[in-house]
Amino acid sequence: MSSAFEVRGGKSLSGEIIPQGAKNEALQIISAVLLTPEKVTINNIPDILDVNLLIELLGDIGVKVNRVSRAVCEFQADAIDFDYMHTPEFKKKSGRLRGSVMFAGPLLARFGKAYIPKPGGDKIGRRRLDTHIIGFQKLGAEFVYEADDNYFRLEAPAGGMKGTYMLLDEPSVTGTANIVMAAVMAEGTTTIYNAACEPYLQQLCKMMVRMGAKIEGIGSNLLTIQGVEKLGGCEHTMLPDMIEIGSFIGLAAMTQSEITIKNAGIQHLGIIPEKFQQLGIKMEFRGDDIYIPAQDSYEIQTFIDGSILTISDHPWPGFTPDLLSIVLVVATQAKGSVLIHQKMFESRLFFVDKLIDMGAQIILCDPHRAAVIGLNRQHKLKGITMTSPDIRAGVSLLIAALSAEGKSTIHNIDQIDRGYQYIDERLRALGADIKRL
Ligand SMILES: CC(=O)N[C@H]1[C@@H](OP(=O)(O)OP(=O)(O)OC[C@H]2O[C@@H](n3ccc(=O)[nH]c3=O)[C@H](O)[C@@H]2O)O[C@H](CO)[C@@H](O)[C@@H]1O
Ligand SMILES: C=C(OP(=O)(O)O)C(=O)O
Repeated sequence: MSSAFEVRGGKSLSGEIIPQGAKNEALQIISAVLLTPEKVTINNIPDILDVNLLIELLGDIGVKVNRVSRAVCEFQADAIDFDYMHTPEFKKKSGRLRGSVMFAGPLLARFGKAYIPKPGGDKIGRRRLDTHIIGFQKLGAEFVYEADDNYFRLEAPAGGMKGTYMLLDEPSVTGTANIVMAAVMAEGTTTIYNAACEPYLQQLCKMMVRMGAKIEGIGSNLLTIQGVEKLGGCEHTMLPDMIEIGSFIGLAAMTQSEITIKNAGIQHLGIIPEKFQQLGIKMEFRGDDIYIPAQDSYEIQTFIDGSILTISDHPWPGFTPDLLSIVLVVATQAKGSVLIHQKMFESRLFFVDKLIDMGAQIILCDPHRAAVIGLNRQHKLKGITMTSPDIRAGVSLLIAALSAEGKSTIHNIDQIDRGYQYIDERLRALGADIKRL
């Protein structure tokens, strides 16, 4: 696997791009195949490192996997090898991504036991699992935490888990997915308040309803689940990846490119287009496509009273933290100023150092807040050599490099490949000068 991109920036791009299936949805949906011994067919699977690794892990624990094509896969979880889950190989492999944590809910529901090795994913600050574990406990499960290797063992009570009321301490995305999957086969009624309700979760709940689950309140922060005895097979198609779509909107603006994002699933994007419009980026919705014209300049709006705009993250239907790094990089060439406030994660803004090296005007106020003073294209960013610290910072640096004068080299691009399918090929198709080293 190669580990760097070489980019010669400053070129405008043009053309059409089709978003991949959603990564974070895929991680939930692929975990949910463990809920039934019957066949589950999944379409629009993104061909990316994290998802491929999760599919491989399912195969390792005994699930029958038939990859019909890169985008379609059939699963049948009729036998599970629990012993394998204690092996160092399993612990190591599942520690390479975040999604593996979501095997626990369905395994607890169906088999009454589960193990969670320390999950991987981006190193963007503390990422605790308390919400997951407390939710399982409320359903009656007991857990042992082995601090030495950060490993949770979970066990359902004799007679199985029982539905209950719970108020989550925060609307954790993977936590809610895990708890809902654990509750669909618990006895009686489970009510989850302060549930996360991202489109990923709405899709997961709808899939489980097709499998026979009884879930009300989908799309809200109050889910009511009537336990059923078992779930059956189904077919599921992933939505377009809203984070990729936001990344492409940012890319178009920053590189003065005319881009059409095809089949964007606009009704599922929530507040995302509006946040980019607040940066002054023009876009048109044409059917389900988003057309972004080439723009010489885009001007950041102020609040109604004239004060400086703040863009911050918030659980859905607020603005996703996964697009703040993109908004930040796009703001560096806008006209005007904006305060970026990353509330959820503690170490997601440190990559601004590299943008400052490239010539951007940013003041990192503290680990959560960065003030960006847009250059309005008066000064171009300059290409440099840099390393991608996490998936979204990686793509932000890639966007910066594509807009910059001269050559940039981005190392550690596994971070980008984790979540963006064939990104170099797809960017080359739009006219970008990008090479995988
Ligand atoms: C595989 C996957 O789906 N990953 C996503 C998932 O991660 P993940 O499910 O791991 O993230 P969580 O929703 O659990 O929370 C992320 C962080 O935000 C903090 N927090 C969360 C909620 C809140 O109201 N306040 C708050 O401060 C948590 O303490 C935690 O540190 O959701 C994150 C938040 O949208 C996204 O960045 C990740 O891309
Ligand atoms: C933080 C992210 O991913 P993960 O939770 O898999 O680290 C992300 O998708 O932006």
